[in-house]
Amino acid sequence: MSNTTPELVASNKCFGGWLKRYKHTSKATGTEMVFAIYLPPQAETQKVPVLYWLSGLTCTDENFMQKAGAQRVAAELGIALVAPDTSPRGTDLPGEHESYDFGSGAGFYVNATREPWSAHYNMYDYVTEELPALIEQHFPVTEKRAISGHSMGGHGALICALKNPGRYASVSAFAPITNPVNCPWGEKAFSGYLGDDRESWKAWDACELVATAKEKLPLLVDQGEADNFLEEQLKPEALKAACEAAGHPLELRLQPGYDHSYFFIASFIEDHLRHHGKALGAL
Ligand SMILES: N[C@@H](CCC(=O)N[C@@H](CS)C(=O)NCC(=O)O)C(=O)O
Repeated sequence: MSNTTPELVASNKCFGGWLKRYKHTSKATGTEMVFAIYLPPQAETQKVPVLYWLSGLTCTDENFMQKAGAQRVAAELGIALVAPDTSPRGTDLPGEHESYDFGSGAGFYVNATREPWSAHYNMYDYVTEELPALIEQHFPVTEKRAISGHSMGGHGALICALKNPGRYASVSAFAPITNPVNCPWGEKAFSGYLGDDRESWKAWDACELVATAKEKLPLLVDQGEADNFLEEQLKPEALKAACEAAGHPLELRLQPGYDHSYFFIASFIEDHLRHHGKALGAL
């Protein structure tokens, strides 16, 4: 299947710009994929840089656009926002729809190597290569990119940036799964998508990747201290230790009282947008 021209599914005017949903046929996943793009008002007359947002478990392209409240500041700064889905859809692989943390809604932004997942679960290629190429071909955007995300998507944002020096001007994350090779969500996903060889998992783990990162892109991470998943799944202290050992710049902000929800994201998204805006030269 080849990458097709995106087809408009929905359109809403928002803060002077446009929030649009498109579907297209993806080469990476071999399925139809839906993504959302917010084009700020500046995109009417000039090309704008893009912040990619990777969502967490159970999400589609819609959660971030509906709940984070990012459009007002994106419109002020002149940044486009792009939110892909979190997995291929429309397939029916064994067990694909049985749990919230594996299969549909839980692609983990890796390229699966284990069958039957390897035919479709190539979300890493999709979000780092295919989707940006499609966006840059069909929309009024520059090749300046930033990346952020939440939880599983925070892990995704960190690994996409760490594995691709020069591709992103900046990276940030909310409550990321920092060390998937050492937590139940990551162990389940990686054994399913990548198989039993735990060595091969390390190529998809932010704590492992900072040790060898060629570019020391500063990591901005917000983490709620009242997040139910903090100790078992997210482990910000593991990222802190890995960054300290590697001399990798990390701004880890522990936010008292905040949980794992989009109320937490909405509370700090402005700081992240301004952080990315500065790096993208959008201010
Ligand atoms: N459903 C799971 C948790 C799933 C979850 O918290 N998902 C986060 C990302 S990891 C999310 O963004 N959910 C969708 C939403 O809040 O809109 C549970 O109840 O334990």
